[in-house]
Amino acid sequence: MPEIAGQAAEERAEERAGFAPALPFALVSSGETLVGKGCLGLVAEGDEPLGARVRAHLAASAAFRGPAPDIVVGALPYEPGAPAHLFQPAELSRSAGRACFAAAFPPPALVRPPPARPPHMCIAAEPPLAAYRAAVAEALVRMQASEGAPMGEVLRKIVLSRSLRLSSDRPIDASTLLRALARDAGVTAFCVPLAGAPQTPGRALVGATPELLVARQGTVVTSHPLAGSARRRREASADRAAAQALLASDKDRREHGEVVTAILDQLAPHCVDLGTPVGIGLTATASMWHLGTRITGRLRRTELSAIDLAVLLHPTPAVCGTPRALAARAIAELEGYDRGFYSGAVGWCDGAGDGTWHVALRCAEVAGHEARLYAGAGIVPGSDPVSEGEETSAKFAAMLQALGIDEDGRPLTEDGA
Ligand SMILES: C=C(O[C@H]1C=CC=C(C(=O)O)[C@@H]1O)C(=O)O
Repeated sequence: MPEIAGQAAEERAEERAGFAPALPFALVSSGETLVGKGCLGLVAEGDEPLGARVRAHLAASAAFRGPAPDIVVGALPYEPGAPAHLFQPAELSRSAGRACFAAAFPPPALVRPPPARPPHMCIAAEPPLAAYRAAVAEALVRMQASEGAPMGEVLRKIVLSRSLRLSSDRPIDASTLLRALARDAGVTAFCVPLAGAPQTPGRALVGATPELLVARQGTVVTSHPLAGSARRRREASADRAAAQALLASDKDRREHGEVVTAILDQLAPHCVDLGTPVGIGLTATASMWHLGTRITGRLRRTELSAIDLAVLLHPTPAVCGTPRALAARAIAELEGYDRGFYSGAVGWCDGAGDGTWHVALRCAEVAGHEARLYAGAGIVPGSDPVSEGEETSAKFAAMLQALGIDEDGRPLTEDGA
């Protein structure tokens, strides 16, 4: 599978030049669905801030192209300096609820007959679970060692991820995955067609995120950070108990507090009426409980677009840690791989500066017969390496279920076991 970082500039330029999305861009949620087809042009790479390049792209398009969707869609990478993948779709549809989703992604029975046998898939954990646990243990050692350091140098949180590399004897269909993921009313399912080598058409980032990085509508700014997690249980009373234990957990509240404080601090210079009207609460997906806090404010200056805000906030301590620079360094050393677009952001920004950016979680990069899945967990003093490993397994469940396999690549039975 093509890697994003480390990729030669010429190779990337060639892939970008040939970018002709085989799939629509889609953000699907019970609140709103947005589907963008085709591509009128990619937002240029360059040294200018991303928000300025987006504005320049849309202004030039309005001047030279005439009527065209006044919007860019795409993905921001985890690594703040790495190239973003943003493009202007040729056609755009939006609907309240999921109405425009079914039209863009018709059920497979209408497209082709179902396969006679399920595909055969192999999975390799990268890093292996034992190595992930060791990395968590090392993160805890580093946090403890920093305890006596001056304020600002004490490591309070590091988010560590791991990945599963999957190969199938059939091409992996991103549309099928998206349809399966979109059944969960607690997530925003997404599909971002990516540029790729000609031999891997259909390369895409596909996922189901529960976390809103930032939305801007007029002057109103909203964010809904999540951190602190528990696996959902099949049996109702056990599930309720898991949620209540999460809400009461000091470790998870600290993990969560880091994210809320960081976002409030970043937004404070730019907003009035900034606050957390409801306070900390529970958010549910089909497979996970999370601690979540809705943050709202009103912009002081309307020049700040949704993409400016996303760049300002990213990476939050939901995907990186605190202090940001120290956590980012620890992640680079302890994870040892490039996250690509995982834990970056997916979304859109229009010519008025409005837009929505979701944290790119519970996702996989799919290309041809291969997919790479990612999941991470926030580590704070008091975290346990085995539990954090289990948490990442729980977070893989949504994507693995959509693929129809378990973490060892075995086909799931009818009841999803
Ligand atoms: C980094 C991930 O989740 C983040 C978002 C919600 C809860 C998290 C947690 O409890 O650790 C993570 O901060 C992921 O799903 O890969």
